Amino acid sequence: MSEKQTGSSASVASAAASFISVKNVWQEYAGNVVLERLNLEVQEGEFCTLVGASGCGKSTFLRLLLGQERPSRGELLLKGQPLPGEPDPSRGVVFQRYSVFPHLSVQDNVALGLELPRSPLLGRLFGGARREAREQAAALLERVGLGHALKQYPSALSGGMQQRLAIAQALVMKPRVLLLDEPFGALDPGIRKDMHALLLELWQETRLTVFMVTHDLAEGFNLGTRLLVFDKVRHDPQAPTAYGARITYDIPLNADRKAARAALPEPLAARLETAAPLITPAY
Ligand SMILES: Nc1ncnc2c1ncn2[C@@H]1O[C@H](COP(=O)(O)OP(=O)(O)OP(=O)(O)O)[C@@H](O)[C@H]1O
Repeated sequence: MSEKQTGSSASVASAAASFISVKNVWQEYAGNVVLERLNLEVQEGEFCTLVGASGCGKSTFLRLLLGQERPSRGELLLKGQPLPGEPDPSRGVVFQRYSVFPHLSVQDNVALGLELPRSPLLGRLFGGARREAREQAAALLERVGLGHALKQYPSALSGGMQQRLAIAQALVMKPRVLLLDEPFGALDPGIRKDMHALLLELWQETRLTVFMVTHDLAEGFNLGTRLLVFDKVRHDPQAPTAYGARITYDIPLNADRKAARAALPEPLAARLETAAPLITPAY
């Protein structure tokens, strides 16, 4: 077999083994090249932290993974298939500034995620189905340390509690990929530490693949199994928008944690339904 053939069959094999493949992805808005030549293979269960200068396109990359936007060039594959063109239950998302439904209780905010897809017109289930959705929501909220706040309304929650609610909302659909955009950026350091513990626990007991944008390099190193650095390598002072950011460093991290997690077979669904809180909330 020629060298070329070997290389090509190796790349086919690696694409087949990857959970998410990013292939020569570019994103540009009216001549403003934001991302260029992104190539990435991610295995299921990896925890990728994304860092880079402000405005270099990290959130744009998350939107591409979410399916909110299509790349200008290149493709994103989920298990070898083109990523669904719109957000769907395979991907959950948590933003820094979280928008909950203020008129719904904590429990209903999470139950809604189960009710909407099954009753898109009314957004409500009835009878046993509704009870079941609310029970599942309560179990998950218990799990993220909000079991005591089911009946509260979002305006009564602290920032950390709101992010717990955001995480529960993202997880209720049992997504396979969790996208986090600066989720703890607005929280005090002590609360951030609690949230790190919660996130690592949830990740360790699930098969979730995580992509998390952070401005805090220490957070990126601490949480991830892989740190992706976005940066522009080409600059033209005459044409500042001509070139976009690439992934300039791809650093493996926390190999022991990754191995420990891989050894845990139990999936998220089974654990969440036990409703056993693993951490004590700091409120
Ligand atoms: N829909 C859009 N239309 C036009 N330009 C956009 C759009 N979305 C993003 N951009 C531009 O893309 C660039 C990258 O934005 P993005 O928010 O992805 O960066 P970021 O790295 O996440 O920044 P930060 O760290 O400050 O949140 C910015 O210059 C932004 O103005």
